[in-house]
Amino acid sequence: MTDAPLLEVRGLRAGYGQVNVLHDIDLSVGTGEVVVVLGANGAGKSTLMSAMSGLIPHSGEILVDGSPVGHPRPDQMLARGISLVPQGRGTLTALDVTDNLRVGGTGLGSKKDVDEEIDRWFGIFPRLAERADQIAGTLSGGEQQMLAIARALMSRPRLLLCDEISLGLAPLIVQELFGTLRRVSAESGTALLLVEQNAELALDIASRVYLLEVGAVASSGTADSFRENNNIRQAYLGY
Ligand SMILES: Nc1ncnc2c1ncn2[C@@H]1O[C@H](COP(=O)(O)OP(=O)(O)OP(=O)(O)O)[C@@H](O)[C@H]1O
Repeated sequence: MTDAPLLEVRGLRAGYGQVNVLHDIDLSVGTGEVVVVLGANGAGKSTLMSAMSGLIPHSGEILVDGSPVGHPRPDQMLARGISLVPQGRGTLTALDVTDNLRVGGTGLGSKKDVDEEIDRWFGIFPRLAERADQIAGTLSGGEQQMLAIARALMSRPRLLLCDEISLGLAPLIVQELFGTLRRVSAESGTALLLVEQNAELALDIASRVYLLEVGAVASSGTADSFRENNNIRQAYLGY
């Protein structure tokens, strides 16, 4: 047993070419914890998710269960139980719903295990079950986001990184998605790290918050302390 956070980054820096976007980020997510990263457009939230999941190079340290993991590839982070729902719905648009889920479950082992896991997600997202044979690219935006989430969860991750899953979706669909994520997290102990513009919903489901400004952590604390902070409330919740 270790008391170390499931995922921790220390002094994380990352960017594109010569341009550094993230400046010495320190952040952690504990086992089963729900944490949100808030920040304005361009603050570096997606860059942070990409760096933590091995999609872009970084300097500084990434630790899983207290052990530095060097510069892992995304599949190596997945093997450690960390799965990403990328911004813009990470579905394989030419494959049908079932095959998308099958790809997500590649590491599970036997076909029986994969089929059982697909059935589990069809139970959680009945709308996907009704569209099991539909090509993913023809699903509605909300359905594609459900599929992207279910696909990322097919690997039974310990931590799900979600990059702005509410983007471009109707409020009712967003509420449904957040409700499902909250339930899945509570029932299976999956930790969540959510990057969100929708601060209201994110603060409802998260216990801790990091606020990113111009590529650096401007503040962090409990969701309650963020709600009680007048400046943050006005800037991010609009009241
Ligand atoms: N592939 C890229 N190449 C070069 N610069 C990039 C690339 N992706 C992002 N950037 C730049 O990095 C900075 C941070 O962008 P990022 O997408 O991480 O912000 P964000 O907080 O996720 O914003 P948003 O909420 O608008 O999605 C921005 O200035 C952006 O222009």
